[in-house]
Amino acid sequence: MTQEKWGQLRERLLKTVGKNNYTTWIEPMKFQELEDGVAVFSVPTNFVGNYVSQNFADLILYELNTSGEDVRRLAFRVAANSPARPAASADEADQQNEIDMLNVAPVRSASVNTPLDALQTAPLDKRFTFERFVVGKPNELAHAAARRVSEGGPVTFNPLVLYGGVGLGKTHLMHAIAWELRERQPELNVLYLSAEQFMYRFVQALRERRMMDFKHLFRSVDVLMVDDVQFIAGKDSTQEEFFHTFNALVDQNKQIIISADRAPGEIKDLEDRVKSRLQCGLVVDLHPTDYELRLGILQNKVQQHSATYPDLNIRDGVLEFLAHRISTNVRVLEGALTRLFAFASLVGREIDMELTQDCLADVLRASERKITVEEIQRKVSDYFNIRLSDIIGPKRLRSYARPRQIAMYLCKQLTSRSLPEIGRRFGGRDHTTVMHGVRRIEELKLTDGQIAEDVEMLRRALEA
Ligand SMILES: Nc1ncnc2c1ncn2[C@@H]1O[C@H](COP(=O)(O)OP(=O)(O)OP(=O)(O)O)[C@@H](O)[C@H]1O
Repeated sequence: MTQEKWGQLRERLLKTVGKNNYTTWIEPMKFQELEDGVAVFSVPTNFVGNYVSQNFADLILYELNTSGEDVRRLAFRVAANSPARPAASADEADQQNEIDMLNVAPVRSASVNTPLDALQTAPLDKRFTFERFVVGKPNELAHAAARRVSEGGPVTFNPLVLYGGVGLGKTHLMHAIAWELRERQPELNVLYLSAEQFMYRFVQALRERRMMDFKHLFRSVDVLMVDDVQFIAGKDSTQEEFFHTFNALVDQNKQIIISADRAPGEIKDLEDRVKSRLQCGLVVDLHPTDYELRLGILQNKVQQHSATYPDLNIRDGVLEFLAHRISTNVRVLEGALTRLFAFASLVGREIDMELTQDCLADVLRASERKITVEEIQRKVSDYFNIRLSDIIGPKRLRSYARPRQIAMYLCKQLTSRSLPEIGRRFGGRDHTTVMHGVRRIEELKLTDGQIAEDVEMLRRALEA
């Protein structure tokens, strides 16, 4: 296997395990060699090797094998230059490496036949608790629903579906529910996994003719949580199995919690019967963050950082500035703050406006970009292959009117322009026409999958 191929596989792993797990566990692994079916990786510490082996080895083996490599086992070597293991000389380092590898291979390796129930240990992030989740208007309903489910009382809504854009706290809330349930009712069998892991387990069970084990495992849980369910869209047999698992658990009155990056009705290639099952329970939306929530999150994170950097002072106005300037995605906000603290501690300065602007110049520039009405009109006309003048002009043909309404809708969503202003830029139309257009698209998004997808694609293209 080449380094390049490992690079591609890592990209795939990033999607499966999520950014946090990826940065902590997968990124530090360096591929070294593949020999006799054993893929050898160097890792900075024993701990990383053990953790990866216990939690991600199956997944890595699966990715390697499905990409055409014949790998039966993974082995981990502690890197010679790792600070945790200083070596006096190169020889000694080599020797140490070899010993490490030979000693630990049987423990840290995972065969392709890992028992299916190994899944019970799918890792939960220690930081993703309710205590650390900041509640504001955009997420209060999702938070309240998550809290209710985490009390473990009688199942009142099944499933609970949490949906929303990237980095808005879906995974955080799911982990928080799992932690809380473990605390309150340790006897409950709570299973959290991503939809991709579900698929992988299913494929593995099929391949090894262990479907009975698979069904037994998934039907014996008390609470099932599946993250990023949109992943199974278009994967027919996985959807089918998911559907049966889902029904079996609902019949037994077991709680199911699902997350998705959009409303179930808007997930393309998700079977209608799965969509309708998901819509049977409580579907709640995590809205993009607003200024107050971003500020709250920043204040909360500052408290956490202060434990690591007790001497760092942060000047008034800096957090407000960041909450104004940085995008709705909490992950970006967190990353900015982490960088700020690390930088300030390195240079031994307090965190003031100047340092913030220096240190976060790239992040601030990226979030500076404002989407304009003209840009939206241009993108929409390109997308529907019509002329810009047809979007703005008076023609009422459906083939122009619908794209025009979509463009108006996007202007309302993505710019701060008022309805009369938008109307003016669409050939001097009245604000009631714009309002009608926006409402029409809102309705159609719920009933017409194609329109929902067109709008979503355009939104992504514009925000990219
Ligand atoms: N309300 C909040 N309070 C505190 N931290 C938050 C909040 N919302 C999100 N975060 C943090 O933002 C980061 C991203 O959140 P999370 O991984 O839950 O997002 P997600 O919605 O699952 O996104 P993705 O679809 O990309 O997986 C996490 O570190 C999480 O702790």
